[in-house]
Amino acid sequence: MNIIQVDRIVKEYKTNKRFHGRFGALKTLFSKEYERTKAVNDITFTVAKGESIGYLGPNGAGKSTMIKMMTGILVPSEGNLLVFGLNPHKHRREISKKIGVVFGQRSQLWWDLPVVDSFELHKHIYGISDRDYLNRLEQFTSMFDMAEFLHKPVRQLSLGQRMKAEIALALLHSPEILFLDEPTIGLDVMTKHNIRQFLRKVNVEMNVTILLTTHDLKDIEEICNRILIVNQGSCVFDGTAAELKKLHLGQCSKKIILEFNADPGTITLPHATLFKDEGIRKHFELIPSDNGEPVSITTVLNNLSCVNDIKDISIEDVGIDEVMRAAFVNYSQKDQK
Ligand SMILES: Nc1ncnc2c1ncn2[C@@H]1O[C@H](COP(=O)(O)OP(=O)(O)OP(=O)(O)O)[C@@H](O)[C@H]1O
Repeated sequence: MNIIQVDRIVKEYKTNKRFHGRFGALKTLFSKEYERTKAVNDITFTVAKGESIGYLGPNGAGKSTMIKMMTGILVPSEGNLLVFGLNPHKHRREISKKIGVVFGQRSQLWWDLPVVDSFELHKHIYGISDRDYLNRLEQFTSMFDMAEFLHKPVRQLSLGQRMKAEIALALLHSPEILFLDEPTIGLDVMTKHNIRQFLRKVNVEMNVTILLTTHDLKDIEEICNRILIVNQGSCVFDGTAAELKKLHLGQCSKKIILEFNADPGTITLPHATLFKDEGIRKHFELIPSDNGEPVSITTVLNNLSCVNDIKDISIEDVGIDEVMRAAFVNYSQKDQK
C-alpha cells in the first residue's frame, strides 16, 4: 500500500532580485523584479508502508524542499502530492499525527528546558496516553542511553545527545512515517553508528516507514533498502543500492589499492581501471571480463608482477561511496550533453 504519492511535483521559489553596487541594497528593497529557482522539477515516486528510503543528491538538489512539501511545511507549485491520501499542507493537523520529522540542523526541543519537559509538552499536544508515553519514554531512554541527559536543559547537551532526543521526540506519538533531514550531520562515528542502529530497529521492528536525506552514504548502507537520487531538481534514479551499483559499475564488486614506496607515475593494470590516484597510493576497480562476469582476484594478482616496487596491497569491496561517485559522474556528464 502506497502511503506517499508524489506525482509530477514542481517547486519554484520566487525571491526578490538582488542588486549590487551603490544603492544596491535600497534598490533590492524597493524593486519588483523577481528571480525564480526551480528547486524541484517534475518529480514522481511513491512510497509503500515499511520502506526505508535514502533521498540523495548533491547540495542544492532540492532534497530539503521535497521533505518540507511532504510534511506540509511548503506547498508545491505544480503536481499532486498525497500523504495517507491527503494533501499534506491542507491537512497538516491530521497528517502531523501520523508523521514524525527530524531536521538535523534545526531543533524541535525547547532550548532552555530540560529534555523531558519537551517530551511532556509533546505528550499533551499529541494527546498521548500516560501509559503509552511512559512505555515509549522508557523504551527510547534505554535504546538511546538517554538517562544521563533527560533532565538537563537542551542547551547543555552535546550535538549527539540532542540528536538522540530529537529522534525520540519525533517518535513519541508513534508516527507511521519518520522523515529525517540529514540526521547524522556533524556527529562522531560512535553516535552515528548508534543512531543508524536505532533507526534500523525503528524501521524493521516498529514498522515505521523512513525517508531520510543524507550526504553520509554509510547512513544509506545501514538504514535504507531503497535509494532515490535527485540531481538539479529531477529524479535520476529509483532502486536498490545493488541496482545502482550494477547500472554504474557493471558487475565489478572489488577494488584494489596499491601502495608504493615512491610514486611510480602512471601505471596500468590489466582487468582494472584507475579511479583514484594519490601518487604513492593508486585505487583500481576491477573491470568485468567479456562475458560480464567479475574477473577473479587471482587473475588480477597474477598480473601484478608487471608492476614494481609495491609496498602494500589491499583488496576491498566496492562501497556505496564509489557507486555514488560513479553515478554522479555519469549524471553530470548526461546533463552536459
Ligand atoms: N526559501 C528559499 N527561497 C529561495 N530559494 C530557496 C529556498 N530554499 C531553498 N532554495 C533553493 O532551492 C534549491 C534547493 O534547495 P534545497 O535546500 O531543497 O536543496 P538540498 O538538496 O536540500 O541541499 P543541501 O544538500 O545543501 O541541504 C537551492 O538552489 C536553494 O538555493
